[in-house]
Amino acid sequence: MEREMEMKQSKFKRICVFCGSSPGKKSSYREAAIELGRELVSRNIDLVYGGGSIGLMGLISQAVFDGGRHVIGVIPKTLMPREITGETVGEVKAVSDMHQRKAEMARQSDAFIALPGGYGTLEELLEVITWAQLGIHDKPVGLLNVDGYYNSLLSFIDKAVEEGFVSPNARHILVSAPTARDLVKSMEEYEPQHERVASKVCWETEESAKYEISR
Ligand SMILES: C/C(=C\CNc1ncnc2c1ncn2[C@@H]1O[C@H](COP(=O)(O)O)[C@@H](O)[C@H]1O)CO
Repeated sequence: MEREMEMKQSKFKRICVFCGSSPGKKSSYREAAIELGRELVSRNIDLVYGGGSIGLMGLISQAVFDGGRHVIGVIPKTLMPREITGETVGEVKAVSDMHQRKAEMARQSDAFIALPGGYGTLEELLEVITWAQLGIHDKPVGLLNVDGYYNSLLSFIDKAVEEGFVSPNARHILVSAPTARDLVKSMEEYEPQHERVASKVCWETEESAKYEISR
């Protein structure tokens, strides 16, 4: 019953998930990707992701696709060959480059979640946090801190606050939790607390996304 209430009340139609193109060494990372996929399905939320079937990207996209929800993979044309990204499930949106990919993923989504990953995942996560801080969007940003994978990143952000490089209000942009269910619940309750220093939305249309990103 409580579960049904949560499903009806979900305010997200589509969530963008950033995650490793590798599976990681621990089975808990792979399990978390599948669990997050199933959590989205149970809440009737569609997936936006980087396309392809490799690593955690493949596991979450397959879980959401198998659960009957829509999956949108946004892939730069250069990464489209199967030998690079594997077989993509669901809808594929081809874009011209990595910058357009991020703008398109952001434009398509109501919120963002990062699973464990490497440089690519970190870069995507930090960019949407930065955009939130600047007021380019006010969509929730969540970190699925599986087995404490992101503890050192969270400590670093706390240090950046202590040292005066991140405002305490901007610290609240990033919502983190150890399980998919708790994370999505916290993101549902998220209210922006930071001051917005800009008000431009850079992905209103595909044309404006191209324009803003290419400037
Ligand atoms: C390593 C190369 C290609 C691997 N294939 C990828 N296909 C699609 N998207 C990718 C790929 N590698 C990285 N990405 C993007 O970065 C994020 C994950 O990067 P990480 O470094 O593994 O964390 C992921 O969200 C994708 O957007 C080229 O030879």
